[in-house]
Amino acid sequence: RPPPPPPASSPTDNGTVGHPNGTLQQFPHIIIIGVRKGGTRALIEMLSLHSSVAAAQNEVHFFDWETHFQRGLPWYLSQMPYAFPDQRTVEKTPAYFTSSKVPKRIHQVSPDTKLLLILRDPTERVLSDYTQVFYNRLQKHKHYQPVESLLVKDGAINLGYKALNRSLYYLHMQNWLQYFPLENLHVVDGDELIRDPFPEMKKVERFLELEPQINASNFYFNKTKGFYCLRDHGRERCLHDTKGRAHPHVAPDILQKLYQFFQEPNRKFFEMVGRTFNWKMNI
Ligand SMILES: Nc1ncnc2c1ncn2[C@@H]1O[C@H](COP(=O)(O)OS(=O)(=O)O)[C@@H](OP(=O)(O)O)[C@H]1O
Repeated sequence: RPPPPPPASSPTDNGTVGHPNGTLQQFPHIIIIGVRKGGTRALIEMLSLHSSVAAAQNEVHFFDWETHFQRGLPWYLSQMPYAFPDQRTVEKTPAYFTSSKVPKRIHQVSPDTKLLLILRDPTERVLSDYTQVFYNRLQKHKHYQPVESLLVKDGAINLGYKALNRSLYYLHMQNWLQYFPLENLHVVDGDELIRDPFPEMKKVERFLELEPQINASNFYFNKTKGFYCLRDHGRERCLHDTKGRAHPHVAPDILQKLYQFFQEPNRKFFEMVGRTFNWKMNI
């Protein structure tokens, strides 16, 4: 279905913003809450293959940034795509997962929101996080530290390194489970989404109770990129070059330390969600 035209909007009784062609800007039924570098862009793009999904283009940062939150719900809705009434709106802001004030805020507005969380091997995620900051600093001609000096301090894992904290999934998950039951939240295996996206997307479709529509033929492996790309009504596209960058080399003894460091937090997370993931424990 072609995207609705940019509208001259008018607020309706229930707070949603309507357009004469019958489309609405509505509170998202689905929020991709994270995790940063988990594969959130790939997930929202793949979900957009479904004709019943209308996705916000940009990261909205409404519930985590005070300046945005102070603007209130009408502002949030104004950031949403125009969707037909039978479509579900989705937005993704990867920083929501690790921001402790967000679960309560989303719950207060809409406790039925379906949450999608995409996670990757925590060590891999830290290296991806480092790579992102590395490139951002490089672009701004700023100094960057070698990854190993951030990961380890005085011979031990450096707990002060923020990227490590973001990979302590159980810590953040605790906050969400205070407000949302596990049934409202589906964890997407980000490593599997990279390896073979179709089965992971079928699980997402089922969780969201969407009519089965996403097909194996919607995905093809691009050897040059080294990742799956999307095929949508014959149009082929890969994610941006900033997605799928090479990670820095890390000395094996430091990698081993990292794997060990994450063992206990991972176990706690598995227990919390009642399932396991194939995350590395050893070199
Ligand atoms: N199909 C496909 N194509 C390209 N990249 C893919 C794909 N599926 C998942 N990924 C992985 O997504 C990682 C980026 O995650 P996010 O989009 O969540 O990053 S961000 O937090 O929004 O910056 C990105 O991390 P890096 O590999 O570190 O760049 C990718 O590994």
